[in-house]
Amino acid sequence: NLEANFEPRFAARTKRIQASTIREILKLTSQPGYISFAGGLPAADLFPIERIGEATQRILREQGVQALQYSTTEGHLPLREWIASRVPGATPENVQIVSGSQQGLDLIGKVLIDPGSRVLVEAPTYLGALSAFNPYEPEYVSVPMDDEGLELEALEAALQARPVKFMYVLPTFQNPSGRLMGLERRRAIVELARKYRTPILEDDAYAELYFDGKPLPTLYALDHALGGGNVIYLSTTSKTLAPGLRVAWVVGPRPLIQKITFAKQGADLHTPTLNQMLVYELVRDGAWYGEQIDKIRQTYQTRCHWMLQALQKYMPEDMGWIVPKGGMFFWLTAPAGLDSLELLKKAVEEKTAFVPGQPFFADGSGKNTLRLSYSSASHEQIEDGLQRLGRAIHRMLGRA
Ligand SMILES: Cc1ncc(COP(=O)(O)O)c(CN[C@@H](CCCC(=O)O)C(=O)O)c1O
Repeated sequence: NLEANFEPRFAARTKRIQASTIREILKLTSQPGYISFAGGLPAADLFPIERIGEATQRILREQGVQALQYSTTEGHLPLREWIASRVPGATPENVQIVSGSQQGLDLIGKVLIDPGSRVLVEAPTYLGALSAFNPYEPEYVSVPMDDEGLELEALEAALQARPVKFMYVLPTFQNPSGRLMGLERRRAIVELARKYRTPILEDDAYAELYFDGKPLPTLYALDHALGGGNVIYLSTTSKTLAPGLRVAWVVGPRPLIQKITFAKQGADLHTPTLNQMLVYELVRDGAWYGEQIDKIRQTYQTRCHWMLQALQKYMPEDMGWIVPKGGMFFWLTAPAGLDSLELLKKAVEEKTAFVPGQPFFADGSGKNTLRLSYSSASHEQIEDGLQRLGRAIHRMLGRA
């Protein structure tokens, strides 16, 4: 048959379309007996299944035809109004609903990136963004972070050197490092971006998942206070409702949002209508939604504490980590020379898994880093899984 006829026909960009490390590991470790810390999977035990069932029934009963028919690409207006009401200075015309923020990343890449465009990213950064941007053939500029986030001197030097198309920044519980950018650093980055007229793409997937204290202003809000127009804001219901619904949004300046809408027309016409109406039914009840998010925060704080205890118990003393103040991940730095890809093989032999750090670095560094997610693991799974990981590391380091 003619299957072999495709490979030679792949478009030039197709060689940059590679598997997502997270997705590949998820497939591997979904077999029984594995304890995986790889995917940033929201706690399934907190999915509001009952409430989703009731709301879906109600929608189908009262607005069935609208829910099942094609709908506008921009997205369900009441949902866009709800989103706009929570973003300073935004109207529904600044809001585009997308099928997961992952699609937002892809559409923004499609609209903004030419082959060779310089895209500035944190080191490490979210590997899903690199996967989304790669087919558009950017040239990445990787900027190091200190405890809080992007280092200002390195950032300014990069912006001064040559024009950057946009910078991709995760200020709140950064994936994968867990970092939380403080208010002063946020202000400084927003001001630098405006000075060099370089738009910021702010990915705020973990905005609501702070353990204590309260949320810091978004880069979008800080930019708005200085006149606005320089930040594209991405957020999602994947971590507060259910990732399988694939409902997220992009908020940004009208000229860009219009182009993203047109690009989405060519991608998937619109995000599933029923899912958008369902998300609106769930979030419009502020009391319930606030309680749902509180439950998630408390659960993740507890699971984070369990993982910290297990790390202290089972990791070699020269293994380092950042204790997150929110979000879903621990970011580990192993002794220099330890290759976390090699370690993953040993870990899988022990029936546990994590995401090796290198795919999170656009510059190919980070061999000795690894990301562990605690969000969907029970106490015993964390205890047992970290013990297995400890065994794998000690075998690798040739220690007893
Ligand atoms: C910073 C950041 N931006 C976008 C996404 C994608 O979220 P959506 O569900 O597409 O809204 C995510 C979700 N990342 C998770 C989930 C990936 C799930 C998977 O590939 O199976 C992870 O890092 O494990 C994210 O962390």
